[in-house]
Amino acid sequence: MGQNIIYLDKVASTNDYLRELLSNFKPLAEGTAILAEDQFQGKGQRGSTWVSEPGKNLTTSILLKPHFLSIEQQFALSASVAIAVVKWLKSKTKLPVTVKWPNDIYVGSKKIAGILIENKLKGNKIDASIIGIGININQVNFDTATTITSLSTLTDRDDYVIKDLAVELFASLQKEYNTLYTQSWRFQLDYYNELLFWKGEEKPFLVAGEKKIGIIKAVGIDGQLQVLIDNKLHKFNIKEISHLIS
Ligand SMILES: O=C(O)CCCC[C@@H]1SC[C@@H]2NC(=O)N[C@@H]21
Repeated sequence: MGQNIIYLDKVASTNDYLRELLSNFKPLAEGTAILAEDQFQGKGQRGSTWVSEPGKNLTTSILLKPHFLSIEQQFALSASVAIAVVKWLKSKTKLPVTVKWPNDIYVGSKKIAGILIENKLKGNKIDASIIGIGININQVNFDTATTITSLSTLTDRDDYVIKDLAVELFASLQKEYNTLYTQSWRFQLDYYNELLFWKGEEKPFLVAGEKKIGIIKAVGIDGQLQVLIDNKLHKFNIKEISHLIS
């Protein structure tokens, strides 16, 4: 992964750029990565934006062709990407790194990285997958400093070389992708569950617009979040529940 890296000085969104290459039938090898210096219209999950100071952070999109996965197994890919980012971050900081379901990466109580995966399907299989990853690296000033952090802020360094970090990250992604391909993906699901943010703690959630107190138990093989509310186990899809971090 990352053997073929397309470096861009400035782009609206690396995910969109890669998707356009694909839709123009450009022959691209699996593992091709787009790495942008300045991504000025980054996309986040659920229609949100991903804001990144030019030249400071890692903003990348990687092309995968996980034909061995069906639509029902989309979450397996998402979990293995989250694991790869977590493992790489753990090599940089001793602080606890967790995953806020489905794939926000947190260090302590602050978000450091986000993942946006866009899949192209063929029948019930995944034909192509654009793995968009944004990781805050050298940026230290944020509009919402109470909820966002960066590697620089955590480690008191501001001289990280983004291209070098990207190469390390791609190696981590390759490793987890190989594991996904060769082993039962329950193996990675177990590890993903060990990393779950707020797991086992009584916390507030927003469920259908209503505040509820619940305890996260696990994420199932179907990617649904299992939360104990009023002594009953509920299963949620991404649009049905959100963590209420105030
Ligand atoms: O946390 C999120 O909401 C997901 C953020 C994903 C951001 C990355 S940065 C590189 C890639 N290109 C985009 O437009 N978005 C993803």
